[in-house]
This record gives sequence, C-alpha cells and structure tokens, in this order.
Amino acid sequence: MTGNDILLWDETLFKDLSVLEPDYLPEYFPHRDSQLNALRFALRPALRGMRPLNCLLVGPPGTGKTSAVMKVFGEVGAHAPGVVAAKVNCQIDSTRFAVISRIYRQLFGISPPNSGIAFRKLFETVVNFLISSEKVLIVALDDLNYLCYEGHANEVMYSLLRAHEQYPGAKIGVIGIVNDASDLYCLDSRVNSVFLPEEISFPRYGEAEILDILKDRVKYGFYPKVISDDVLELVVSYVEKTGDLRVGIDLLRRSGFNAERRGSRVILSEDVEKAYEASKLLHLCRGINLLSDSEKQLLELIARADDVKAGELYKSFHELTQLGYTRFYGMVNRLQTLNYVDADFTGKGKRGRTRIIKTKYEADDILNCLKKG
Ligand SMILES: Nc1ncnc2c1ncn2[C@@H]1O[C@H](COP(=O)(O)OP(=O)(O)OP(=O)(O)O)[C@@H](O)[C@H]1O
Repeated sequence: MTGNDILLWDETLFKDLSVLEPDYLPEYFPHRDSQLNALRFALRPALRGMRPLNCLLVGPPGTGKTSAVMKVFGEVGAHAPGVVAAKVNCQIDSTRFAVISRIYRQLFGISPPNSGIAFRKLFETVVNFLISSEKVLIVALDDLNYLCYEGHANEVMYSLLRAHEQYPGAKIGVIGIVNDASDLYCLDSRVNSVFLPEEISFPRYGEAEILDILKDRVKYGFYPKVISDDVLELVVSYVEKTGDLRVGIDLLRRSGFNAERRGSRVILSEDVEKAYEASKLLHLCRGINLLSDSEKQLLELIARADDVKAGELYKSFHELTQLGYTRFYGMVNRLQTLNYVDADFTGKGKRGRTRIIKTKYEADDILNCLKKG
C-alpha cells in the first residue's frame, strides 16, 4: 500500500452519498420504457379532465415499480395542472382513515384535524375540493396487499373507485402496486367490477441491466476509481441472486463505508463480501415483512423446526392459528414460490410420499427478520 492509497481522516470516497440512499429518484431510469409508457398511456385521460384507467403494477421487490410511479407523477406535476397525485404506503397507512389522511396531507400540504373527525368528513373535503377545482386525483397505493391483510382493502378501494357515484363530478383513478397479483385475493366483486386495472408487469432485472443501472450510481455516488470493474461485477453477481436493485444500491453504500473504515481509497472485494452479509438481509427482511401474519407464523414454525414433515407442520400450525388445511397448503406453496422454503416430496411416509419442508435461508436470518418485523 502506498501513501496515496490511504484515506485521510477528513476525506471520503463518496462524491454524493444521496445517490445511494434508498429513496433517491434517479435521473437515469433505463430498462423500464415500456412500463413507463404503459403508465403514461393509462393516465392520459386525466390530462383531458377525465378519469384515468386504473393500473396494477406487479413485480418482485426492487424492480422499480414505486420509482416508475414517482417518475410519472413528476411529469404529471410539471405538465398537467388539472391533475393531482398522491402516493400512499399501505404498510404504514393501512386503514381507510389513514389512507385518506395521507391523501389530504399531500393535496393540502397540511395534516387534517386530528381529533374527532370522521372518515366521511375528511373524504368529503377531498372530493369537494376535486369537484370545485375540476381536478382529477390519481392515488398510488403502494404495497396494496397490506390493506388486504388488515381487512381494509375493500372499503378503501370502494370509497375511491365509486366516489363518482355518490359525488357526481369526482374523478379518481387508482394505481395499485403489489409483488404478486394473487395478493389481492381479498378484493370483492363490487370492487373488482370497477377496478378492472391495466396490469403492468415489472420483471426481475438481468445481469446486464443491473450492471448498467449500478454503473450510473457509481458514477455519481463515488469519486473516480473508487470501485474497479471487477469489484463492481462482484456486486452485480450478488444482486443477481435476488434481482432486488435495492440490495445493489445498499451494497455499494455499505462497501464504501467498509473501505473508509479501513482507511482505503478503493473498495476491495473483501469490503463487498462483508457488506453483503448485511445487505442480503435487507432483501430477506423486506420480503418477510410483506407477508401476512399467518404466513409469518408458518415461516417461524418452519425456521424453528429445521426439516419438518408437512403433516406435523400442519398440526402445529393449526394449533397456533386454528386455520384449516386449504389455507395451510396455499401458504406453504406461496412461501415456496417466494423462495423462502423448499417443500419437495422426499422419502416415503406410511401412506405414500411425504413432503419435507425446510427453509432456504439460514434459520437464524429468517428468525432475525421476523423479530425485526
Ligand atoms: N430502472 C432503474 N433505473 C435506476 N434505478 C432503479 C431502476 N429500477 C429500480 N431502481 C432503484 O432501485 C431501488 C428500488 O426501486 P423501487 O423502490 O422503485 O422498487 P419496487 O419495485 O417499488 O420495490 P418494492 O416492491 O420492494 O417496493 C430504488 O433505489 C430505485 O431508484
């Protein structure tokens, strides 16, 4: 190591750390042109004062769904004075009152009166504003499945989508964002018959796409020559495992901190390897956090049991939740689809083949995420 390789105490490797923050909305947003265009097309009627087409954005974590909506909302804000947009994170705001409060705050820039006001009153204030100002409202419901888990999805969707029936002249469109369309199992026919969304799919990014996107973050986030092509490729290989770009951005940030901690001017593969231990949990914990309470209980039973036979697992699950076999079976399949568990038929049971269920991650990592959630 030469003197030049050593970082002085007041020096940093980061040219602009904000570029590596999770909520940063990048200028360069490649590989999502068709999804952005589909969104723009669906929202186009709003620019002419009409209700837009509703949309459902579907794709695994970290594939750019939220960012795509924020990009298009930015365009709408800049070019369409007759349209107002609001984004609600349903993980945080999971009741009808919380959703409308969030919308209120984004429309009026102030919090609604917080004591004693009913949902109906708040909703009417929003709708009356839309009617009198002749504005169209677009609401993005991020992680919409959370409203299903909390049992509020139908009332929220119903209020927004059928507002025009009760308040003629109200024009509201909804963009739902989910990881998996089957997460919306709870929507009833009254909602489905008006939601009828344009489904826009966000597939996992491939290796070349991940590299392209991360190169841009490296260019603006770090000083030149902080990360070599080889080390960046190592980062990409880790991201490829999950397809979650958030892991990649987090990995770059943590690797930079690790190199700084060593007092080095360059990020080495050891900094990335060390950072991955923390970053990989980011993906896992976020995914686990999105599961319903019963799915979390089931995953916890599997993680605690090591390898477990399906029959035994069902017995413990039923004792814990009182849920029946059909729900259990559906949840095991979902945990398998999400890649948290293996549930293959192996060995022989007394009455035929047995299904052995085990986690695909370290049980401790899963239990840690469940504890954090
Ligand atoms: N095409 C892209 N170009 C540049 N950055 C991207 C792109 N796609 C995603 N990102 C970045 O990856 C991170 C995750 O993206 P985003 O939050 O939009 O994903 P998501 O699909 O909404 O994830 P989740 O389902 O977990 O909420 C963000 O920091 C975002 O800026």
